[in-house]
Amino acid sequence: MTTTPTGPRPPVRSTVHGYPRIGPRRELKRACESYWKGATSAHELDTVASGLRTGVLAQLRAAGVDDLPSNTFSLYDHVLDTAVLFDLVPSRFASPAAAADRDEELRRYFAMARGDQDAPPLEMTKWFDTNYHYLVPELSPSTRPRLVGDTPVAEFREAAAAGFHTRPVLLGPLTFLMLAKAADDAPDDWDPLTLLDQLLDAYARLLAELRSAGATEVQLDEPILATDEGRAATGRLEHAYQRLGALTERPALLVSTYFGSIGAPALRVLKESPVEAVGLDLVTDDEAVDDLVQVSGLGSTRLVAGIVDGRNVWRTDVRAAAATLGTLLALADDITVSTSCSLLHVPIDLDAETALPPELRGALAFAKQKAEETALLARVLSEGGEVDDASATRPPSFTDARVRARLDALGPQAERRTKVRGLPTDTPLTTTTIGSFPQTPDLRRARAAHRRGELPDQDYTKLLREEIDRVIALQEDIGLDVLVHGEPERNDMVQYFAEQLRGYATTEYGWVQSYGSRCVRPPILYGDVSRPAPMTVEWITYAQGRTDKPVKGMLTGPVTMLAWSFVRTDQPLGETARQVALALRDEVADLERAGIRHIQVDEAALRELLPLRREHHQDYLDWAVGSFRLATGGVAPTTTVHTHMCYSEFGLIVDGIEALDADVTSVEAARSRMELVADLGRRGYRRGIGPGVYDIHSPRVPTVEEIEESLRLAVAHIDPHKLWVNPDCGLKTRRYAEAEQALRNMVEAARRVRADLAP
Ligand SMILES: CN1c2c(nc(N)[nH]c2=O)NC[C@@H]1CNc1ccc(C(=O)N[C@@H](CCC(=O)N[C@@H](CCC(=O)N[C@@H](CCC(=O)O)C(=O)O)C(=O)O)C(=O)O)cc1
Ligand SMILES: N[C@@H](CCS)C(=O)O
Ligand SMILES: [Zn+2]
Repeated sequence: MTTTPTGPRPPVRSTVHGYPRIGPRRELKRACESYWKGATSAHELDTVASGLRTGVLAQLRAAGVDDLPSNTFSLYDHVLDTAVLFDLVPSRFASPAAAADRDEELRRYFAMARGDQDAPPLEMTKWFDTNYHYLVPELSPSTRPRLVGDTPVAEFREAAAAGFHTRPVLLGPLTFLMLAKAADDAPDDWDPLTLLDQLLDAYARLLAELRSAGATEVQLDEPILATDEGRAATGRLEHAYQRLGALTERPALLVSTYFGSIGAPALRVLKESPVEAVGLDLVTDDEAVDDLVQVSGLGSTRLVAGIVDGRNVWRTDVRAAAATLGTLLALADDITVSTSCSLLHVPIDLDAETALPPELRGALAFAKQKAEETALLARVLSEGGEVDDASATRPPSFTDARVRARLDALGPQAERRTKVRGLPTDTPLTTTTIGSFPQTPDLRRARAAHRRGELPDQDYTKLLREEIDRVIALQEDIGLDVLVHGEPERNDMVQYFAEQLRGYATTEYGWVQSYGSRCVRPPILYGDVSRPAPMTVEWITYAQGRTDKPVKGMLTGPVTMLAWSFVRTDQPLGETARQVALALRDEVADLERAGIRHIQVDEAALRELLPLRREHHQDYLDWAVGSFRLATGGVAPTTTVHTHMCYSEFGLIVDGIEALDADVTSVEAARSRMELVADLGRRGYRRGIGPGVYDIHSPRVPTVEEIEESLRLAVAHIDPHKLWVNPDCGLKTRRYAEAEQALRNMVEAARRVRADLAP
């Protein structure tokens, strides 16, 4: 039992930084996809969106949250929304009739997100170290930021009309500019931050408009301050918030930071600036409290204390959290209890999960429950009193002595391949794909029916085999060199494995937005992990039996299994990764025994999980690389190990990638126009590399000529015998018509470039 302090101070209030946008049954996904197909109107889409926004506010109020955020919704992505709000639209999307009507406005908005036949979309990349993706604004010296939209004001008014006084949430100007990139036509050394003053003018106008609409407080999100680059930008930070703080016509300002501590220098700048409140993440690392002590507390600047984990699904230990908050009462005159970041990254409601084991369920909290936790903590802090021991419920302890003993018995040689082939291949520009082929509505429907027990096992298996037949025949017809089975049996590349591993639980409705309308259901890794039976061998060997060409076995690597799951916090991530790696090592051995000669272990999230600060990189890379090598280190020299990563900014981890000992690495490169290939060439990269030659996230089919151009760029930097030709990720989100034509164009482009190579 703990007694928390009370005193003559403002009552402690509660809030959250943001909430999931997709709706409890992924209503946003269905509404967008139906609009894109032309099946519903702009009005219908806007009506669904409006209902979702009001629903969130009602849910937060019902949870007891005091201060409600607005403008946390987006039809696709909030960074894109910010760019559109300030007229930062690249000229290829502008149209003479821009914004003539809502359809035209939406056409342009979604073209920026998804591309259309005339224009490739904005580059998409990871939002900090999360599995959410944002669209990268393109800016140049001729860009003129100006306020042209009114969404934050309109959503504030919409909420007010529904009876909710809200705090509009905006992406902060520093984070926006630091996440943007220089457009292709900008000079090489041009920095988007050059636009800071012009952008601040536009923010000033927006703040004035929000003030006159009745907003009393606005939240400006500056998560960039948790990165090395952001922490180093104290001069710009000071400039920005001195300027915004000095405005006379403005609401109170809350500068919110998350995804890690921001360091004492940045905190001091914020404390000394004229902003009214600062939000700090007290969960991700333990340094925020030290920072507060170093700056001698926040004094009269209100502390928005992010004590409820916004990124994991474990229940808050309310007793411990109340004790931490109790110590913070000495460091700020006024405190609001909050989440460590927006709740965008967790599923909406645990109440929907009736099939989880009760002892696990009791240890979990999703967005709604986390909102309730902030309200509870605020009450405890304000009113004092005792916190029930039950609130400290921990996940069930699930250890497996056999797994631990096997790991202890493995020597260091288990992690080192005796011979890395590194290639070169016999054929220059070997063509392949990343693994998945389109997940057709028929497949998804059949899987849903099978899950409900309405489709017998043998019928489901027959259907999957027919799909594999089709995928193999198609690849042979297209003329690809190294084939895949197409992953038709997988609902998701992480969930599929989690469903078969001990120590993992999966949810029924625990959807989280990944990008746009695409969602994932991160499984929950709560105990020691082991593999009761082979997971993929049946499908891969079936596929290999249908062709004389090599078929790649396809697995998801340990880092990615962790990155895209909610993971236990009672042991270091590296230890958990080794358990997953051991299970995968067994699967790799089974695939080899079954005669599979190419094995791909996807580490799509290796870069994503890289800590935001350099001082933590090496520790991370040590365990991340070690776990990959543990998974793959047992293969014979004749087996080709592939890996795949869905990003292109890998300058910071290129040594780590080499250390994986994979023979071939495929990476995303299309949206960043092969920038990384030149970089690898300069670095003398030794292994096989498959820079994605077209962007699978867009429905747009690339022409032979543009792929050819990319390949010619690539062969100028990389030995063609080490160059693999592939799309930049799996094809699961595409329709067959798009995928087939794109692959035919890719193979033709490779043929043309090969033909021109010196003999
Ligand atoms: C490669 N990427 C991935 C990331 N994270 C992952 N966990 N997985 C990834 O693959 N992060 C980085 C990128 C992000 N990319 C993507 C790409 C594609 C998706 C995606 O397509 N998501 C699907 C949902 C996938 C899924 O789990 N499908 C299940 C359930 C299907 C379903 O909705 N069933 C319906 C009923 C079906 C019917 O009757 O029609 C239902 O349950 O209601 C399955 O196939 O079984 C999406 O639709 O958003 C995500 C991230
Ligand atoms: N093998 C997976 C990797 C996606 S990152 C796929 O092709 O979908
Ligand atoms: Zn990928």
